[in-house]
Amino acid sequence: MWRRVASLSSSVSSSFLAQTASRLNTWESLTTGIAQQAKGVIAPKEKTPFITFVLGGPGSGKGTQCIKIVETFGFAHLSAGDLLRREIASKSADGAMILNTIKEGKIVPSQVTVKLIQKEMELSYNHKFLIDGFPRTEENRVSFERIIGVEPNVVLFFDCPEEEMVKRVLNRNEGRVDDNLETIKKRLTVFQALSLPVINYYSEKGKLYTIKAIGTEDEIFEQVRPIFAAFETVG
Ligand SMILES: Nc1ncnc2c1ncn2[C@@H]1O[C@H](COP(=O)(O)OP(=O)(O)OP(=O)(O)O)[C@@H](O)[C@H]1O
Ligand SMILES: Nc1ccn([C@H]2C[C@H](O)[C@@H](COP(=O)(O)O)O2)c(=O)n1
Ligand SMILES: [Mg+2]
Repeated sequence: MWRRVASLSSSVSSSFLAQTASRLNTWESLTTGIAQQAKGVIAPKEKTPFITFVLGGPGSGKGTQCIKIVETFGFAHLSAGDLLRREIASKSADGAMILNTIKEGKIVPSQVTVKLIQKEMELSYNHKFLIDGFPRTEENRVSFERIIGVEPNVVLFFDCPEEEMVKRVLNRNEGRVDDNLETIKKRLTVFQALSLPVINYYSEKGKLYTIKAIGTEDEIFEQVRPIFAAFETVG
């Protein structure tokens, strides 16, 4: 795990081991890595996290490209939207509030989202994270820096025309409560007002990589690939 390997002990339950094993990405297999770490045989792997924020409007293709980045470069994919939808499904204390916020196309309070991301990072054996759909606001950004205490190495921005985003979202067909014209319009307004300032912030910091998010999924990935390939070469 990125931070909490040391807390694993031989008394760790098998269901916890199974859950943790399913999170293993690039490092070790279930039978060797987890079991040996649980027994304290292998020292925890301490690596500086490599963090990529993945930004872009609704339907710009963030999730689609994250899958390809994971396959090619071995990142752990943390989608803020997926984590929030999981909270709704689990009927947690914040579930109803999150559902209403998402239906309205608004942004969930940062503390809630950052805590969910933090938990996933701590549970991961990977040190390379793709944080998809986050930060959506300046408040998100500041909250992440305050709670997690790190800044991103890379910020990807999938720049897509609005009419293409609307078309993709309306065709998505995944049963999402926010995939309807009324909510999409609100999400686009929120994106312009609250998310673009974050994108500009990272542009000024020299961390922003803008991808022209039109064309086929493979064509778009060919713009993404060299960004991560360059970091792999550096080490
Ligand atoms: N290059 C592309 N051309 C056409 N359709 C695409 C392309 N990339 C993704 N799609 C489709 O568009 C829809 C939206 O893509 P995706 O879910 O990746 O967007 P997103 O940026 O993650 O959106 P959201 O912010 O709403 O989660 C999906 O149905 C996906 O299959
Ligand atoms: N940082 C975030 C990310 C997402 N949400 C909420 C609001 C979004 O409309 C919704 C869906 O996210 P997506 O799957 O499109 O990335 O989740 C948020 O409040 N804060
Ligand atoms: Mg998505």
